[in-house]
Amino acid sequence: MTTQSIADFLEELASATPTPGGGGAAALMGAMGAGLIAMVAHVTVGKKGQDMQLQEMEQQIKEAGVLRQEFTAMISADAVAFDGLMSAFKLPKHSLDAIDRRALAIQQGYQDATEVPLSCIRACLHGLALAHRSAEQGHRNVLSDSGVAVHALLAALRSAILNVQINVPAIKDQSFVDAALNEVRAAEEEASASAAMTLDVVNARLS
Ligand SMILES: Nc1nc(=O)c2c([nH]1)NC[C@@H]1CN(c3ccc(C(=O)N[C@@H](CCC(=O)O)C(=O)O)cc3)C=[N+]21
Repeated sequence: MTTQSIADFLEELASATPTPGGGGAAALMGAMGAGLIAMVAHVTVGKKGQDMQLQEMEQQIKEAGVLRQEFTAMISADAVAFDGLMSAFKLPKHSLDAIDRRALAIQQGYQDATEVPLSCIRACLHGLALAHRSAEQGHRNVLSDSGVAVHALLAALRSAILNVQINVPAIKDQSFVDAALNEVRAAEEEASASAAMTLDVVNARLS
């Protein structure tokens, strides 16, 4: 999955098979955001002089690298989780015992298919904080790329939120649902404020 070419991934995304789906697409958007932040830092380090803070740029490269790896792993993890849910639905219903086992597997499947987008949301919040540092301290030539990273990470976060929202109505563990929805609400608030602030920085430095 994660060693595929972009063209092959998009072909599979477009096909009628359930994975990769919107969950994997969200993770890929996040990976692009993280990749762009690292690119901005690499370019900035490559420019001589000014008051560029080498340590900060090296730190951004490191954090963005870890994030990109996490997002990339989520592309596969989301496919595994959603395929697991699809398989649970196909379990037999030939006895009361089998029906119980199937119901349990479906519940586990929905929880797994919710945990991956929740991880994606957390990684996006970290990515958005990093994008703010990137927009403030990155080289002006690549300022737009810090902005593109913001858009990619916000799209990834909101996409992951949609995946949580479509899955939770099927989950019977109310404390799990409440925790997930509370986290989603807080994340949307933090992300929209953070993105707006960073896009203001981008616009201010552009003009
Ligand atoms: N973590 C997570 N990742 C997702 O990608 C994700 C998700 N949660 N939650 C729900 C949505 C919706 N989604 C579907 C994609 C294709 C079919 C699909 O192709 N279904 C076929 C056949 C499925 C089969 O049986 O193989 C059908 O219904 O006819 C269904 C549903 C992915 N989502």
